[in-house]
Amino acid sequence: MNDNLLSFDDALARLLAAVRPLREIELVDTLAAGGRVLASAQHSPISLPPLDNAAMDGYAVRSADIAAPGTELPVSQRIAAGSVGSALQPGTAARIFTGAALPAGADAVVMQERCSHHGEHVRVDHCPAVGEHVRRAGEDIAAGRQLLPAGVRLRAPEVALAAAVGLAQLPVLRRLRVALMCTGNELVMPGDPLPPGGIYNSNRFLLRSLLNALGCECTDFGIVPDRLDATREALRRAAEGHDLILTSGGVSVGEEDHVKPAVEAEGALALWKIAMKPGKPLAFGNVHAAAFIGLPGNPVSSFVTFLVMVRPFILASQGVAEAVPQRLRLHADFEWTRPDRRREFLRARVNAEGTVNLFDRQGAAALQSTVWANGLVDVAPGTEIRRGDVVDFLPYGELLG
Ligand SMILES: Nc1nc2c(c(=O)[nH]1)N[C@H]1C(S)=C(S)[C@@H](COP(=O)(O)OP(=O)(O)OC[C@H]3O[C@@H](n4cnc5c(N)ncnc54)[C@H](O)[C@@H]3O)O[C@H]1N2
Ligand code: MOO
Repeated sequence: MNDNLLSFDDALARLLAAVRPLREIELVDTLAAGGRVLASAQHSPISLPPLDNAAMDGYAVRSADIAAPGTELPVSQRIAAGSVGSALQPGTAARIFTGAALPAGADAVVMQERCSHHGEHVRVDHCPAVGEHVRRAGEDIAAGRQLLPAGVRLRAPEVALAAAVGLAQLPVLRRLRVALMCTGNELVMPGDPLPPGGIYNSNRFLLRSLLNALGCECTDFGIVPDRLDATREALRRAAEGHDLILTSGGVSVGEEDHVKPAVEAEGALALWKIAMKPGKPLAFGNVHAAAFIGLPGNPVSSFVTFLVMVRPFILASQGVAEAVPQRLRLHADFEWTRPDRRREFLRARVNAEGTVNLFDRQGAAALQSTVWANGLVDVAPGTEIRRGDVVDFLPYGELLG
C-alpha cells in the first residue's frame, strides 16, 4: 500500500512556509495584555529593585559593629516599607521591615528572630555577613537592560515583570482573526435532540476553546450549509476580514460535502496525506487572501492536528518567536509493540513516579483519551517501545495554550 504520504516534518515546513506574520501593532494596557504577543523588545526604565532593601523584618546594621553574638546596639530609627531612613550612625541599628530601603551605611539585616529588643536597645545574637538579607538595587534587572524580547507571549509572569518596572502599556500584535466552520450533515448542537445517525458537534467546542486559548479572535460560522453555492458564499464572507479559515471534517476521500470544491473554486486547495496518526488527511490552501486549513473530522484527529500543525502555524502568524513546543524525555511505563509506519501521537499521562502511561484506547474517535491524558507521546514511524525506554513527551502545558 503506497499512497504517497507526506512526512510530518515536510507538512509542517510547508505550512510554516506559507505563514504571513501579522504586522499591525496595538498599544494595550498592561493589565489587559495577558495572552497577547509583544510586538517590540521592552527595556527597563528603572532598576529593580530601585534601591538596596531589606529581605527580612529585623535590624539593619553595619556588620563590622557586631564582633560577637550578644552585641547590644541602640536602635536609632524605624524604617517601614515605602519610607527612606537617614544614614545609619556607626554603632547603632535601625529597626527595618521587609522591602524597606536600607539606610546608607548599613550593609546587612539581621532577622528579628535572631535579636531581642530591650527598650531602646537591641541585642543581636548573630554575626551577619556583609550583604546578608539585603536585596541589592538592580539585582533583578538593571536600568536600561532588555526586559522582554519581541515575539514573546505575555503570560502572567511577563505582564507582572512589565508592571514591576512601571510599564503601563505594551505594544502587541493584533489578534489573529480566525473563521471557524464545521462540516457534516450528522452534526447536532448540544441542547437539540439527537436524531438517529446524528452526533453532537464536539469539534466546534474543541476548536473554539483551542483558538481562544491562543488569543485568536474567532468568528464561528457554525455548520457549513450543505449546498455548493452556499458554501462558496460562506467562504467568501469568511475570507473577508479573517486571516485564517479553519474547518473540521470532510477532508478524507468521501464525496459528501462541498468544502473541497468550494475552496478550489474560490482559491486553491492541496489535500495532503500526512504520515501521522491520528490526523492523516489535512487540507491546506487559501480562499482569496485568507489561509485555509481543513482538519479531519474525527475528534481526536482534529485535536492532535490542531496541536501539532495548526498551533505552530497560528503562533508563527502571530509573530511568536518560540512556536515549537518543548518536549520532555521521560521513561515509558508501557509497551508499544504494534508501531505504525506513520508518526504517532499517543494520548499519555505522566504518573506520580514521573514515568509515562498510555490510555488503553488510542482510536481517532476516542475523545475520552484526550481528557485522561496530560500530554502526547511522539513516536517516530515504525518504532517499538519497551517499558523503561526513553520517549518524547509533549506536555499539555506546552500545547493547550
Ligand atoms: N476510504 C478512506 N476513508 C477514510 C480515510 C481514508 O484515507 N480512506 N481516512 C480516515 C481518516 S484517517 C480520517 S481522520 C477521517 C477524516 O474524515 P473527514 O475529515 O472527511 O471527516 P468526516 O468524514 O466528516 O468525519 C469523520 C468522523 O468524525 C466525526 N465528526 C466530524 N465532524 C465532527 C464534529 N464537528 N464533531 C464531532 N465529530 C465529528 C464524524 O461523525 C465521523 O465519525 O476519514 C477516515 N476515512
Ligand atoms: O488518522 Mo485519522 O486522522 O485516523 O483519524
